[in-house]
Amino acid sequence: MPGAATGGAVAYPGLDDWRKLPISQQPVWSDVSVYESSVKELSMLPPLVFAGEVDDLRDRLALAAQGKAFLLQGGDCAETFAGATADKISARVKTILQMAVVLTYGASMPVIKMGRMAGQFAKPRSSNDETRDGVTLPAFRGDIVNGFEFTPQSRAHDASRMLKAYHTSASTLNLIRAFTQGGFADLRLVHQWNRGFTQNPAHARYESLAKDIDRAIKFMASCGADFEALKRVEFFASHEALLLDYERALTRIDSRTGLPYDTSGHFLWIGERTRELDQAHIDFLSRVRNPIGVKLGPGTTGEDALRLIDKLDPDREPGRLTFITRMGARNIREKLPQLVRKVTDSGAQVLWVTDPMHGNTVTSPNGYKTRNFDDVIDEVRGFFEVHKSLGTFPGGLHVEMTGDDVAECLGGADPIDQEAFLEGYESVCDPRLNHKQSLEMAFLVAGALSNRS
Ligand SMILES: O=C[C@H](O)[C@H](O)COP(=O)(O)O
Ligand SMILES: C=C(OP(=O)(O)O)C(=O)O
Ligand SMILES: [Mn+2]
Repeated sequence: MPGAATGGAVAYPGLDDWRKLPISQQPVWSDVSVYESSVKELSMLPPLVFAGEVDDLRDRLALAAQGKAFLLQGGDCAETFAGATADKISARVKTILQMAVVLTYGASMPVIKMGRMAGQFAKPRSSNDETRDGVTLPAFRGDIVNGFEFTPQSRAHDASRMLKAYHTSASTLNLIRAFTQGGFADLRLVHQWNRGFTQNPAHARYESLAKDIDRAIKFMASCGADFEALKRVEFFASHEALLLDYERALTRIDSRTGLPYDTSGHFLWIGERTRELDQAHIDFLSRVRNPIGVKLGPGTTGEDALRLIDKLDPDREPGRLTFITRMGARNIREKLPQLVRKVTDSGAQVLWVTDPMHGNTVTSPNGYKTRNFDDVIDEVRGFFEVHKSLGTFPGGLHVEMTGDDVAECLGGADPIDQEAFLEGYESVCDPRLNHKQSLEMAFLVAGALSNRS
C-alpha cells in the first residue's frame, strides 16, 4: 500500500505522522514489493544535500525576507530523466546566472540563485486520467512516478522510478556544483554565458550590461581588488515536495544538531493542490528543518495564511517560510493586498515571492497548454505594485524557464506565435519561458526592483 512502508528510514518522533492523515496527489504503486525495496534502498543512499548548506540557505532567505536580498528560483515545470544532459543542464544554469547578473547589477542587491532542478520530478495533476482518441490511461505524474509515453506500461506507477529520480538528481547536482564552484560561474566570464544562445534583443541588451560589468571589474582589478569571491557562486536546489514516500526516505538526522533535514533538496515547497492544513504534506514538511515554500492561489484567505504560518513556522524563524503567490494577472491586484496586510499585521515575517506562471495558464487555439508573456509580465508588475503600496518587500521571482530555444509561451520581444509550438514545444507539463523570454523577464524585474522607492 502506498505510504505504508518506512523501509530503513531513520526514526524520529512525528516523521511518520503524515501516514495517518488524508493525502492527495499520490501514486498507486503497481507492485508493492518493488515499492518496499525501492523505499528501503533510498533510505540507505547518501543524502543529496548537506544540512549545513540548508542552514546557509535559511540565512540567505532571512535576508530576502528583510528586503536585503532577492530570490531567483527557476527551472522546468517537470524535469525529465532524458532531459538531464550536460547541454540542457548547463544552458539552464547559465540562463539563471545571466538572469541573476541582470538582477544584481540592475537592482544593486544580492541575488539568491535557486534551480527548480535536481529533483523536480513529481507533478500534481488536475485529472487522474488522460484520454487520447478514445483511449483512457493514468495521467502523467512526472518521471518519478510514470512515463510520459502514452501506453499502459509507461503510465503504470512504478516505484523503482524513485531510485532513478534520486540518481538523476545526484548527477544533475554534481554538474551544477562543478559549474558553480569550478570556475564556470566566475563573474569575469560574464560574456561567455551568453555564447551559444541565438541573437535577439534581450541577448544584445545583456551583452551591453556584461561590457559594463567587465569595465567595472577591470577598473577594480587595476586598483588592486581581490576577486576570489567572484570565482564561485552559491546555487541551491529546490523542488515540490509532493511524493512523500520519496521525501520521507531521504530525510536524515543531522549529526551536528540531531534534527531532521529532508536531504532531497535545499528548499522544498508545498503546491497549491496539497496545502490543506490538516493533511499529510503540511504535517510532514512542518517537521523538517529545511526552509519551506507554500504556493498560494487566488482562493487563499488571510486566515489560511496565518494558520499556515502557525503550523510551518511556529517559532517565527527568519528565512523558514516563503509564500509563493500565484494569483493570475487578473487577480493579483485584488487578492494579494489582503493576504499581505493580514500577515504583516500579525507581526510575522515571511518571504513574499511571485510565481507569475501558474495563475496564467491557457490553452492556445491550436490546443497547447501555454501562457501569454504579457500576462506573466502583468502579474509581476502587479506583485511589485501591491508590495509598493503596502510598504512590504517583493522578495523573489519563481519561474518555469529553460535555457533552450523552445516555443511554449506566447509573445515576448522576439515573439513566439502558436505556429511555433508545432516544432518548438518540448515541455511534458507546463509551458516554460525560453532563454530570451527569461532574460527579458530579468531586465523587467531588475527595473522594477531598482524603481521601488
Ligand atoms: O505544474 C503543473 C501543472 O500546473 C499541474 O500539474 C496541473 O496541470 P494539469 O492541469 O495539466 O494537470
Ligand atoms: C504545480 C505547480 O504549481 P502550483 O502548485 O502553484 O499549481 C508547479 O510549480 O509546477
Ligand atoms: Mn508547473
